[in-house]
Amino acid sequence: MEIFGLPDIPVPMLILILLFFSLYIFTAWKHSLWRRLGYPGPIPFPFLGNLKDMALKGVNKNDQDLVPKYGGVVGIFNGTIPVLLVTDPDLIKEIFIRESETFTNRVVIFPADEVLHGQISVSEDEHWKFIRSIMQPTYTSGNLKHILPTVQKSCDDLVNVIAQRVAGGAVIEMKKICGGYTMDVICSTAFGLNSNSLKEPDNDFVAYSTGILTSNLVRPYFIICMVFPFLKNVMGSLFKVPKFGRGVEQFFRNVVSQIMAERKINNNNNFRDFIQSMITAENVKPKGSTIQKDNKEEIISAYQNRGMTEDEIVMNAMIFFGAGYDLTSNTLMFAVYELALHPEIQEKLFEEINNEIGKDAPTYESISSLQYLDMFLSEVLRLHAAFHRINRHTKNDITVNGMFIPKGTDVTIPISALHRISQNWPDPDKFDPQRFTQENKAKRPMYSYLPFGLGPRVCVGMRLVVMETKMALIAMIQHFKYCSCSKTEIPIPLEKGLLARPLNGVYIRVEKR
Ligand code: HEM
Repeated sequence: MEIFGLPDIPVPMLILILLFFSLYIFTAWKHSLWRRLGYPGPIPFPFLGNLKDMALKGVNKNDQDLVPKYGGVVGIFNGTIPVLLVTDPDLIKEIFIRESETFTNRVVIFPADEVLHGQISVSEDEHWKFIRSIMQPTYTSGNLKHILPTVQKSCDDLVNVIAQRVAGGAVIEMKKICGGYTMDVICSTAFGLNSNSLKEPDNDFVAYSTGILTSNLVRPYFIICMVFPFLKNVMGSLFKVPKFGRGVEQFFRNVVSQIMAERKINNNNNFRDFIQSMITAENVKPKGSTIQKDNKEEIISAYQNRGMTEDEIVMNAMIFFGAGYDLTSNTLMFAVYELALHPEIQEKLFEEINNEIGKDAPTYESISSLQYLDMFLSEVLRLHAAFHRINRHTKNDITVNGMFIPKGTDVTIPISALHRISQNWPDPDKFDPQRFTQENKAKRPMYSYLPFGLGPRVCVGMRLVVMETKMALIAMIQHFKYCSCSKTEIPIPLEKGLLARPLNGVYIRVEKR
């Protein structure tokens, strides 16, 4: 075909060129949204939006550059999905708390099938409320007191394993040690299982749990879903991309059904853990999983009558395994890293522990009396928050504090940037537990520190994490000293994805006290 006297262009080629230009114009129009609304932000790259910077710099570095440059609300694009990075405390409160009925759900960029929709972090609206109501009571203070001796048993194992490695002043890669501990804790406290991961750090529990939490957004499949969200469902049907790493789902299906079968055979109702709550809420007579009702209360009560399905139980058990192992061990690793880099802080912690509890195991009450330990862990979670970002999907057009937020916007709190805003955190990259004295905390606005998120979707495991990390640190500081060595990387390089994970592990020299 000849156009305007140009050489012949084959028809298929012409169609491709037209398609490309149509898509270009479509994405360029999408990318003009924040400019049209007057929200500041970097210029988006054709098609990819601002994904390129995120991929090159990493999510945390990208956000830490954008927030000081553009302020409390920054308009960017993940592909063509409009994203508002919000660090303004008043807006955070309005969106994540007061207007949580509009901002109930997370943004799910990939095609999630019905099974994955049963997982609390992906589930939506009344379905999420139902699942949350069952998982929420897992870590009440009564339950935490009940599991404390079990956690202490893992602390004793932790000390023994380190002691074996330390003879002769060892340099230890901390992920295996910290991961072994957190895996043992989550298995014993949530599932009544002995995973023995401290002693066998390469066992199946550890290997498969590593593949549960997705961190890297910049993968071709995700990028197509973000650039052309309308293709999400088509992509889901065309490519059966596994929800998790190879074999991961099947492994946990087997584990969960085995534990549940054993508990049912033994008819033992004395357990008060996560898996027992699931058994109690289980749908024993399948009544179909789709709930169709108009009224919100009716929908919730229909879910309650239906109970938890097998898929829901497995998916939510996997969140416990994944977060319990991975996120918590990263936090403990970063804590040991900061101990090694700050000998004076380490000695202050030792003195506090020695004065309050000596060489004994802590009680629930004595853990709370260790104020400097609390300040130390808070500072670890500020500088090394497990998630660099948390988000909510905007269900419908809404105006919040005079700001128009269109339906479909991904409202994101860039946690790593929020935790480094210099007005609230002077000299933000410095590790300084003094930021968390009562006096200093009172000087900062609420919602300037959110390691566990906020509002109705705040982290379910928060209280367990704080207790088990403090207990591990108490045991580790009571018995050993931690120092940096030639293999300790300063500053520590991180993976570029959504989770704060050290890129090359954490190597620390450990000595007996
Ligand atoms: C250092 C460890 C951990 C950190 C820093 C952490 C942090 C977070 C954050 C920031 C969120 C998102 C909250 C929001 O969107 O507002 C979250 C959600 C969640 N966390 Fe954690 N978490 C940790 C460990 C755990 C553990 C051990 C468990 C379970 C035993 C757990 C269970 C959950 C669940 C179920 C959700 C989803 C809640 C919902 O959607 O309703 N987390 N966590």
